[in-house]
Amino acid sequence: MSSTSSAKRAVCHIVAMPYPGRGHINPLMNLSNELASKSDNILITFVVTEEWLSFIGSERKAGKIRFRCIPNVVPSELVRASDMIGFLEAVWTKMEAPFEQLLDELELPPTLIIADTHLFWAVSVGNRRNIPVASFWPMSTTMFSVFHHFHLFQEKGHFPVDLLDNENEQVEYIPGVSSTRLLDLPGFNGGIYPLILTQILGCVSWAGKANYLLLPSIYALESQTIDALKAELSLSIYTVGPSIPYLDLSHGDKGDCLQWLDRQPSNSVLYVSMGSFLSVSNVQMEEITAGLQDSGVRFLLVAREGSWKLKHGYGGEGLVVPWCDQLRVLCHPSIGGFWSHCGWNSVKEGIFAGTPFLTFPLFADQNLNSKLIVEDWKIGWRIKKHQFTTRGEISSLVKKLMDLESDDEVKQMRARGKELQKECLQAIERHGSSESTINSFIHSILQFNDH
Ligand SMILES: O=c1ccn([C@@H]2O[C@H](COP(=O)(O)OP(=O)(O)O[C@H]3O[C@H](CO)[C@@H](O)[C@H](O)[C@H]3O)[C@@H](O)[C@H]2O)c(=O)[nH]1
Repeated sequence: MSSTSSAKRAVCHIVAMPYPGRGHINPLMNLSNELASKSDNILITFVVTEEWLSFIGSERKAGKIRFRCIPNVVPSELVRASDMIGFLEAVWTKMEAPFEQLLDELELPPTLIIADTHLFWAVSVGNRRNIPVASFWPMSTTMFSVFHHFHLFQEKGHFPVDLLDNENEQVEYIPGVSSTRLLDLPGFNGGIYPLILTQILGCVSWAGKANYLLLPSIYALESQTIDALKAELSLSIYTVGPSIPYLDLSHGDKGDCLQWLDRQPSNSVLYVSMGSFLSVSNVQMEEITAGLQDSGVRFLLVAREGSWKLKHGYGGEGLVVPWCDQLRVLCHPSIGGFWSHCGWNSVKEGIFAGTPFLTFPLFADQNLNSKLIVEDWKIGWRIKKHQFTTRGEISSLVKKLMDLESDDEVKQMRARGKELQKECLQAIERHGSSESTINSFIHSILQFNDH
């Protein structure tokens, strides 16, 4: 979209409101950067809590994005994982009022709200104020579709269900979604999801009252699911992904991680990450680090303090760091595999980098993402098959994945990873599926703005 062709239009002022979490803020910021860089007529006010502003305030962003913050009305990010239910309750009940107050105080009235689907109240704020709302769903479209069709589980006698008796039961009736084990669906496999399921289903249903649904996916990855949803929902759906920071790949200093990777042979390092805020138990972490060491494979492990015994900068075959620039790391030629907890952003980043996966899902949508990786796209293996994974299982799978001379199964998996990478790159090229979709979304909101 040319910026000059739209130069005489009124400014479209987007207020972007992410859910307060890394896996949600990152993709909405990445999308905001793309929107702002594509049209001179777009100004974006990106709203976060004071605490999140202190984390991301200095990160690179397009010139036409500015931060505004609301007070810290939700528990701190530093303790979020210890009480997810309390955190979610605060997100659902305490953020709306300060958000409305912020809208009242803006010098330029908003012409569009883009809000994370989990902030269901933002749709009603927009509807009350006559401001169009784009609901931003930060996970896979498959996950959205599962929630959207949740009533089918009840109708088919699959919910509620005792998973012990139905371990291998498959679900084949979600439109556009391939056959899926009940075990891989959130809400079915324990954890906190059953407790918050009703509320999440409510959020998904509120999205239907927005003007737009934005999916940070890539059409080629979930085409049947996306087509099926488009056929059912009346709101405008835009597949705008991957919404990862590929525009930033050449920016910033090379930190310790990248310099260490420069010294490793090509395709030799396994990158291991469990996401941005959850940790595994100490016992499991000990088993993971022992398995990695036993494998003899080079690894780069992201682990926060306390839950692991290796020291920062461990040396030998491994490097342990508390945080890294993940997409740049994944795209480094020394990386040959990705052990991932399967957060949706990590999944897309791994695909963008063309790395094969070892999947280690922890909660929420992650089992379903692992299923997409292993069964649908066939670009990885499940490393976590039961509640606890032993060092022996870890070491042998890691060795097998990282052996470049290994059997045809691994070679084929690597080749499929490269094919998906190509599809992902094509989507973001000029006239690619995502690039064109973002352009039509911009066209639509600018037109709306002019009327
Ligand atoms: O050392 C690190 C580790 C992570 N990241 C980034 O942090 C983000 C993490 O996002 P994601 O991979 O999606 O993981 P979570 O933070 O765990 O994401 C939450 O949000 C996602 C989107 O809703 C869900 O899919 C996940 O299940 C949920 O845990 C990604 O952009 C990573 O690049 C880094 O930059 N450096």
